[in-house]
Amino acid sequence: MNAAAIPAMPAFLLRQLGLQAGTRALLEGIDAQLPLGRFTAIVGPNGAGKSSLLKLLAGLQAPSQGQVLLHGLPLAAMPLAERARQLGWLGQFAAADLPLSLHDYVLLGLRPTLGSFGQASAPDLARVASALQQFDLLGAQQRRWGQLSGGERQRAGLARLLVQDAPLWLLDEPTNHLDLKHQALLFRRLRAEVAQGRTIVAVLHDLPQAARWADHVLLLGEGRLLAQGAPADCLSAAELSRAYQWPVRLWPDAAGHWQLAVGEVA
Ligand SMILES: Nc1ncnc2c1ncn2[C@@H]1O[C@H](COP(=O)(O)OP(=O)(O)OP(=O)(O)O)[C@@H](O)[C@H]1O
Repeated sequence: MNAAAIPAMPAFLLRQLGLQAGTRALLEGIDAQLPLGRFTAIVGPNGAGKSSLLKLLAGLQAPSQGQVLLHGLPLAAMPLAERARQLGWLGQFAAADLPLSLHDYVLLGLRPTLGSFGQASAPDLARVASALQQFDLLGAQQRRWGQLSGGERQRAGLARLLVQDAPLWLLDEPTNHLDLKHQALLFRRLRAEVAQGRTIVAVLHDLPQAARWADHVLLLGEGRLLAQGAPADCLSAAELSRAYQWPVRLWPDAAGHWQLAVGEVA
């Protein structure tokens, strides 16, 4: 499926979304649309609420106010098994060990379709092998989780998403621990997935990467949505500097490559 052929209807619709921790508002009054079959980047400074928002989209946390609609229906009312089929989640990895090889960790991506006692078929195993290959992990597949580097764990999480094959992916800082080559391979893979109809939402810190690869951006600052839309429309110097409380400018150069200038403040 060609991404350009997909109508830009929302996958997620957020209505007056808020999240409270005690008396503190972590998110407040978020009204947003995240288009179906597109790549949305959530950007903003530390503590802006990006990961909190992603957790609300995944249903890992319930909002204190407002509503998350997925395909027009309240996420809160969706049965857990259906949520697991619809949503692929890549969070931040804890340092803890797991009693699993990398291969078996990726194989667990089949669980939403197999159930707890299902057997992986030959095509399932071929899918695992293909996902391992796509993330350059074939050589490490028999290593135990605790023996993997940060980048290998991150790529294992992405390979598991490919195996799970949920139509929507929610990724919290997916470039974490990845070297330059693996970041480039990741974004090429994400674009290929979107071209086939996958909806991707990713928290990103790198603004030029967000502007280059995402179709749609949500800019957060202090728990509020400051701007949303196409990167060229909503990542203006004024909005960015407001969000980061620091002079920031992002622009495409003559070759169309996004450049970032971070100013000094006296
Ligand atoms: N369970 C919680 N209880 C209280 N405060 C929380 C909780 N979870 C997050 N916070 C606070 O909410 C704010 C937003 O956190 P969040 O992790 O969503 O920010 P972020 O934009 O993803 O930040 P970063 O770029 O640093 O990862 C932070 O100030 C954080 O300390």
